[in-house]
Amino acid sequence: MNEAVKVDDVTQVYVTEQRATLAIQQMSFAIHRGEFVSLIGPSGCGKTTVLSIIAGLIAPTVGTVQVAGETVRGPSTRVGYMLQQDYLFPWRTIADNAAIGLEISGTLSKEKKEEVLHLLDEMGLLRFKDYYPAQLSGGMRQRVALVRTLATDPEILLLDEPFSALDYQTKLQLEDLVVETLRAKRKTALLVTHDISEAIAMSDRVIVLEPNPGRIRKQFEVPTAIRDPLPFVAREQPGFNALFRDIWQEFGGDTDAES
Ligand SMILES: Nc1ncnc2c1ncn2[C@@H]1O[C@H](COP(=O)(O)OP(=O)(O)OP(=O)(O)O)[C@@H](O)[C@H]1O
Repeated sequence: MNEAVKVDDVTQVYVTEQRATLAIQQMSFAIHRGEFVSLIGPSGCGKTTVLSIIAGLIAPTVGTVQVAGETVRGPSTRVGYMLQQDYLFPWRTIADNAAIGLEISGTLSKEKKEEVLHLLDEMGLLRFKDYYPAQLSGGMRQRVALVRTLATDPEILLLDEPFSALDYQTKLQLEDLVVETLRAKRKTALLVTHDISEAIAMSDRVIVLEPNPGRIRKQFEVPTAIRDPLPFVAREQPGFNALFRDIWQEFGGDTDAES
């Protein structure tokens, strides 16, 4: 079984007292094990909804989602979620924040605590383990959030605009760190972003969604020559700008614009 995620004919309708909103319409796609896929599309096209359904936070109105061959029926430790905001608890130390997923799932053993410290070390954060979140920069806090997500050893990571609140330099550094770490650990990832350049630089495949309701407009395989290096260098590869323009065009962008 080579598919880590299978989204099968999913439709999502949100019903409130005022209106019913068709957020996603008949969406199907699969993500292979170890693949890094990005979802991009205009605001409100259902990107977060797709992630919430895969995470088991909401049940789709129609259709099914499978993670590692099993139908998703609710949240599970198979799926890790990383968001734009780090949501670290201000009263817990960095080490305790990083271990909270393990604590909640009742699996925080001595060995797991050691693994969390090892992960913090890999992210260059070990010497800050006894600090509190307010003492760290935004980029460092997002690295803690990444450790927290990886600590439960999920099979797939859902990344919902995890770099969009960071300054540009920190964002570029974190993109490299995330890709390097996920490749080394052979994780599967689905990234939601508004940034075409980020999507190409980090991914094996980019899925472009249509606005209102969300449907798949087009998928782009990122050529090996672009995706082999880490994201920062990927942006310098021949073919990067051409792919950027192709995707930009799908958004109805002006292809004479500078990329
Ligand atoms: N809980 C909800 N109740 C009602 N409508 C919702 C709810 N969540 C999302 N929607 C609607 O569903 C549609 C898709 O929303 P969603 O947040 O998935 O889009 P998005 O592509 O992630 O947007 P953005 O890029 O702005 O984050 C939007 O029209 C939104 O208003």
